[in-house]
Amino acid sequence: MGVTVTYRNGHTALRDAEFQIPTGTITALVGVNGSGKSTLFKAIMGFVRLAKGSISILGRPAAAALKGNIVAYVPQSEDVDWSFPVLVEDVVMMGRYGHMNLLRVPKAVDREAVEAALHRVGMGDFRKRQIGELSGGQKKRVFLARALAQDGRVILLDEPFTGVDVKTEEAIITLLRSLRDEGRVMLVSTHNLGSVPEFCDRTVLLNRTVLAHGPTAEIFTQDNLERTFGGVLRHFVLNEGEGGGRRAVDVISDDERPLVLYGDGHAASRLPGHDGGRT
Ligand SMILES: Nc1ncnc2c1ncn2[C@@H]1O[C@H](COP(=O)(O)OP(=O)(O)OP(=O)(O)O)[C@@H](O)[C@H]1O
Repeated sequence: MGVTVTYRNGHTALRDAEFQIPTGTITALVGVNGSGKSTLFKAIMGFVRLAKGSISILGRPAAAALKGNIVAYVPQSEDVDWSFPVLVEDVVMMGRYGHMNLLRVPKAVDREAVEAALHRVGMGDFRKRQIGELSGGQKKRVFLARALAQDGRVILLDEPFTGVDVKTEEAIITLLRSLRDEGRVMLVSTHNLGSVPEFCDRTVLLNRTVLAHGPTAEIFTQDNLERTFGGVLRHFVLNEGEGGGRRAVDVISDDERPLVLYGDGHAASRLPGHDGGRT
């Protein structure tokens, strides 16, 4: 049985949502605003009650996995109180809390983990800055560092690319790939459709339930995306190339980073003629 979440106001944000993710993979969670992506993360983290169903993480019930500190969560920026006066290094140290005793006195191993995590995301020089004084992309990187310091086997990222520039996005993707190579599992919600085939092995399409899930190459089809987004996606057709060598490509876009579909309906992450794939 899948997972159902009903909020206190009676709104059922997820109904019978069900999917599995293999270890050592990155899975995209894709859906329109309000389709239940954040609710799904909150359900996995135990922040909202399940009306029905259950969640299992690496073979353990979610509550046991969370207690075992194996799940790291990078929330959406909107869910964080940035006015809270706390230093960058303290935010990253929070990732170590689950490894400490009740008094939460950091040991050398905790300080080393924080240092390594800050360096891995390129934020070593910002450790003494107030978190509220950072740019959007820098804040994201600090929260990624918190997840790295936690050393979670499963990492949930709620819209890590929103409001970040192309360079930071690429840096985050590179980091996620290296975490995948270490055998970790990642679930990433994103509106950047164009980058999904580039780095996500698998995709879950959501609209208040799971519409489709599986390898991105199979799931990311025009039919499935249209079913997921309905009329919300901008959809236009380009002609590629000059003279006789013209080839029609469909471009469907949920945001600034479009997804390109060739005539046979398969996805390509790069827009033809635009090396970086961004328009
Ligand atoms: N605390 C809450 N109480 C009642 N309804 C809520 C609550 N949080 C979210 N919802 C509703 O549940 C639905 C799913 O919201 P959710 O935040 O999970 O969507 P999302 O897919 O993450 O959207 P976005 O892409 O905008 O971040 C929405 O209709 C939302 O209004």
